[in-house]
Amino acid sequence: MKNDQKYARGYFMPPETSLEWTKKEYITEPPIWCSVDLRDGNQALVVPMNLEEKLEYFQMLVDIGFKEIEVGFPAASETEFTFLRTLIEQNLIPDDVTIQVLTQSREHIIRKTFESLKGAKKAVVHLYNSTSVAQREQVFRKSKEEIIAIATSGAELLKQCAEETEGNFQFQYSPESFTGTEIDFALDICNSVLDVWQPTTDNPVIINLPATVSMSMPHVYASQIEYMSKHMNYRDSVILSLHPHNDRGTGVADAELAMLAGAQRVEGTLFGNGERTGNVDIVTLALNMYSHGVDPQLRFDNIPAIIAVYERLTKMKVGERQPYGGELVFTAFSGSHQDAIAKGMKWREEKECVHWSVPYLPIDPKDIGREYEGDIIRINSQSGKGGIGYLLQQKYGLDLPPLMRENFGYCVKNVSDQKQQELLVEEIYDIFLNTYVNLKSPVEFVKYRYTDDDDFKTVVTIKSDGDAAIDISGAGNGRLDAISNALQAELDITYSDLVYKEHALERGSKSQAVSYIGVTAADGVVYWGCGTDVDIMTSSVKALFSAVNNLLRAKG
Ligand SMILES: CC(=O)SCCNC(=O)CCNC(=O)[C@H](O)C(C)(C)COP(=O)(O)OP(=O)(O)OC[C@H]1O[C@@H](n2cnc3c(N)ncnc32)[C@H](O)[C@@H]1OP(=O)(O)O
Ligand SMILES: CC(C)C(=O)C(=O)O
Ligand SMILES: [Mg+2]
Repeated sequence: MKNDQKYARGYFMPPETSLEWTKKEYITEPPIWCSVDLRDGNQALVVPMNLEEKLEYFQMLVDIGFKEIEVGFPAASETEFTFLRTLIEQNLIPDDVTIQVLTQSREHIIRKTFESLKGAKKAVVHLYNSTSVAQREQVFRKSKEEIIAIATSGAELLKQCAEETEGNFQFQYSPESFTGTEIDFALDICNSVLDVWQPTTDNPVIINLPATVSMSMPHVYASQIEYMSKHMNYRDSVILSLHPHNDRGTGVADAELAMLAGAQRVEGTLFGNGERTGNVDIVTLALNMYSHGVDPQLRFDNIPAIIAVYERLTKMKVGERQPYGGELVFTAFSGSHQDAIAKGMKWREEKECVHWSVPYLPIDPKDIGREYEGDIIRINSQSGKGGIGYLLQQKYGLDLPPLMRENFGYCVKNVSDQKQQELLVEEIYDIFLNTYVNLKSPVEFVKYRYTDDDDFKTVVTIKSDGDAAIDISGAGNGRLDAISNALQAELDITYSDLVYKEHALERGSKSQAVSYIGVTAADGVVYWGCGTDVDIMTSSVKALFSAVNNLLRAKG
């Protein structure tokens, strides 16, 4: 794809950048968060939210902990206007939450905006006009001076309307399309607006520098923010805000670097809904901080519930790979990852770790309302013994000997491979039961008794497929050995190296004992069986019969 004629970089690197901020390692405190879901997110929906939907979404944002919420563009539509009136008239805005409204720098739109704000205790009024080269030339066809005049005339009118309207208003200005604007022109226009508003430290102005369309790598945007922060007039009385979009897939990186470079506030949306590729995703930003031990001061402790409301109201989908929220982002299918996670979880339990360091899981899924079971380890043909064993242990309390885990791992993997589908833990359990547990064919254990306890002489009643029950007897150096010897003699088989393990069931019926037995056939292959019974010895005998049955089946 030859493109050097068609495309060129459209952003403006500032004349100076210290890159000092690159030495900061992480973000040590959260910015002022402003949700723009109900405005930028809403304006990007196929069908914008209706009044009831906006009210419910607003409540969710409040519950998450947003203290600044851009509730809409009141001059845009009747719904937007009525929504704002409803919030105000029904007193639905908590005292510690400030609503924000967006307006173009056009007289009738500004007046309508203030009309919608009547009775609001406080609000941010957000004025914008576009400043990039492309917008000035193609859309507005105006000189730089004329573009500044659009901004300052709007700023004047905001001041006047605020004086005429009862309420406590804070002003915000955005040079829309900032990233395609010559940096010194962006500075000029912001300073001109600030000259009109005359901010003070008690009454600061928000200057919001949007990556309306993201055009550069993140360090360039951050350098632009650093430059603006250093050279802006009234800096102590300005809250420097970011509004990244995600056109290059770097919205989060843009915001993080720009915060390091001096920004104090971030506008974004849940799961990054917004125009085109979306606004920056606040969930990711906040939980990235959380994963560094910093409290983001937003509550995402029940992400599944938030997703359910989000998807219902926006009719958008949270993708499976969406950071933190996606259905599969804590899931390992692959064997080595599962093995490491299972071992990490065990380590954590054994060492009673406070610090989270489980491999492959950047945060504890439980912290955001995700379950371990069914979420983290899921089984398909890429899976291995570690994960499969972990699931059996977690859900059914079965702690298989390591070699049996391996045997079962291949067994499960083959089933998944043949079916070409994922296996649920219940299906895995069924495979386990059918493959190993209390097998009765070709030879069934009926009962046993000792004829001589000292010599471990035993009589066992067995029943072969289609035959009547018979008694067989044997002796050995232990009870199980005696039974095993009787069986080998009767069935004319030999095996050695009995691997044996038993435990009480950790889940479900705790009165059950579980035994696992592996027998090594003459050709070196190990055959496994499992027995369950209220009596521990009987569970061992059943395990032995199961292992022997597997050997007999394999030998035809
Ligand atoms: C990057 C962003 O997300 S910005 C926010 C964008 N959001 C929205 O636009 C959603 C809500 N918007 C609307 O409902 C409508 O656009 C309205 C009600 C605001 C305005 O509607 P209309 O006046 O009918 O149409 P429209 O938006 O096309 O107006 C374009 C005119 O406004 C001018 N204009 C656009 N933005 C601005 C601005 N911020 N300040 C001043 N003038 C502007 C254009 O240059 C154009 O001028 P022209 O009439 O001289 O050609
Ligand atoms: C209105 C402005 C801030 C905006 O949404 C953008 O530039 O993306
Ligand atoms: Mg935007």
